[in-house]
Amino acid sequence: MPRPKLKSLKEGKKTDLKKSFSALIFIPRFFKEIWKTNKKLFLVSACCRLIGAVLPVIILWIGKIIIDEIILQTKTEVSDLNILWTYVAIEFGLIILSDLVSRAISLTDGLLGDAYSIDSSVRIIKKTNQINISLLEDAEFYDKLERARTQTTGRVGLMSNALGEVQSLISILTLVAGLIYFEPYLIILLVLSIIPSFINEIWFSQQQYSLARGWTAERRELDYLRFIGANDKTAKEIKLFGLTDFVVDRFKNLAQEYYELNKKLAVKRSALGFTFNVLGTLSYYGAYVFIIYRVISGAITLGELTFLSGSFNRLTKNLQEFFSKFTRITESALYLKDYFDFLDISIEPNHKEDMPLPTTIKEGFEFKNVRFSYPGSDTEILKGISFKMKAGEKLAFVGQNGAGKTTLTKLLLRFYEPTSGEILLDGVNINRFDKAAYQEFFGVIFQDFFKYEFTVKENIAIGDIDEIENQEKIENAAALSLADEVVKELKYGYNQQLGKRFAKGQELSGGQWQKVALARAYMKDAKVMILDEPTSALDAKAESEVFDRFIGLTQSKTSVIISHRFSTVRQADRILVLEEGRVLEFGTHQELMNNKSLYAELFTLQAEGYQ
Ligand SMILES: Nc1ncnc2c1ncn2[C@@H]1O[C@H](COP(=O)(O)OP(=O)(O)OP(=O)(O)O)[C@@H](O)[C@H]1O
Repeated sequence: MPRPKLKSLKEGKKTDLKKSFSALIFIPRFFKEIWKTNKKLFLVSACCRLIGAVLPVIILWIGKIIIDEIILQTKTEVSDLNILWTYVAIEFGLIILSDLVSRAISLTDGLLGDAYSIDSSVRIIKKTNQINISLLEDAEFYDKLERARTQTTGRVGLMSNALGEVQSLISILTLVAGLIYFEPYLIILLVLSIIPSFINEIWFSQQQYSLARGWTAERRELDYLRFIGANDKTAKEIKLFGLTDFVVDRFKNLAQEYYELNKKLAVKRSALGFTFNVLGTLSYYGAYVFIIYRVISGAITLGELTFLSGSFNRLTKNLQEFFSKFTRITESALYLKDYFDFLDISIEPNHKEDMPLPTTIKEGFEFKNVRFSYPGSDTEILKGISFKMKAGEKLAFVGQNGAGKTTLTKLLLRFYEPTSGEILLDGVNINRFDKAAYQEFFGVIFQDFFKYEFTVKENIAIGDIDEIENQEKIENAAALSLADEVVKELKYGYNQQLGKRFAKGQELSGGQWQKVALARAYMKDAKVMILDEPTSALDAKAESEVFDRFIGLTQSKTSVIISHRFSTVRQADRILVLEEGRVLEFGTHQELMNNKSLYAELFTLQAEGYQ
């Protein structure tokens, strides 16, 4: 369905003002996290900011004293310049200190920011790992994860802005105290000069955020188009199918719409910003005229004039900065909400009870009338599946694309729970075991296994990462999956970097990758092995060799193999034929051949193809 065009910002999703302010409640928790990241650095930063906050008013004050002293000296006949030079030396010292403090602030901000960025990324990775697979496949949740992950730099900026805001506030308070002390009326002019630009800032950043947020989906599409338009994985197809113009047009049309809306907003913001700044300058000169008048009438000294005009000027700038930073903070705080929402996702306890797992499987697994629909979907994928998988038995799942074979293994692995029915291990519902311990039972290679752009050694060790230094074990696993033949061809052997992303990386063919991935399954002495189309990319010779080894190695092991190749499937002890989420046939190869149903038909069809 084509996306309806957004004609104006008003039609986009808006985030109301209240929502942005309410996001500020996350700031204290945010600071707690930063505090925990590095207490010492945080304290140093806070002290520096405190000094940095009071220095401006002190420097202005010293300036006032110096001018008053100069005037005094010009009026007295016997001049004593010692005091004057002392004040100048103090001012010099303060200016140096001010520079030192501001450098210390950027240094601590940088270091603290880096440390916090590492900590929060680790938190996100760990949390993602605790979350149920079913949730990870949910689009709304995935958005949240994306925002939490990609906003790391935003959070570092927020930290610096929020700390700076506290510093500005203290600075403003000290300057205001100075103004009130000498000329309280100036405060009225100050407020008048600042209110318009404050409203301007708040309103526009609100609009900016609404635009960015309302366009999340489109921006994701833009990223995707940018990705498929310019990367090594799609380049072949894009060139061959002549897709460049198609991708470029699609990108340009979408980007142009966003650009226009953004432009409108930016132009308006600049124009109004300029007008409000003129108002600010006007009120500054109003204050200036007022102070000059007060000096001429003898109410205040020339030194006080410099102090007051300096303070007023600084205050308007500080206040403008304070408000614009404030809006930036409310904006980033909304992203902070996404981050904390993600961290706060409640993790269902990974086990319902703490039944001890059997040390050896005695009877085996039993599926009892298992029905299943994926979360958020009404389509029933498994429609009452019942079968037994005996201990030590090798089962093959067969069926057409989409029949539900992989889904069945996902339930067995407890990535999802059946909608109804149950799965038993030695007569006990698998939900009653500790989930992590239960999953340790399995050695699995998925159809869509991940090609980690690590070294070969690391890619294999992923099957049992604690054994990453056990070269012998890694080489054994490689020999069993025929990955050793792949390694022999590689320049750096087991230390060869795989993939093209990093320097000296070597890309592998589909079948070579499969052999490497298959070695992962041999890394641990799993009680149950699940191989989901492990040999689909292998040539016929390699496939039969791999499978022979698998059979040999898993003599006494309960295992499931999913394959579309009947030469592989026929070697299983029993074969479960699935059709549209139902068990169509179940038995040995011979029994199914005698059945003369779907299995026999498909087997014969494939066998004829090989003749
Ligand atoms: N995460 C998911 N959310 C919703 N539906 C899904 C999900 N994963 C798979 N499905 C649907 O479940 C059905 C069964 O998929 P499954 O992967 O189990 O099939 P399969 O028999 O392994 O197929 P193949 O031989 O193509 O690998 C398909 O219709 C698929 O569209």
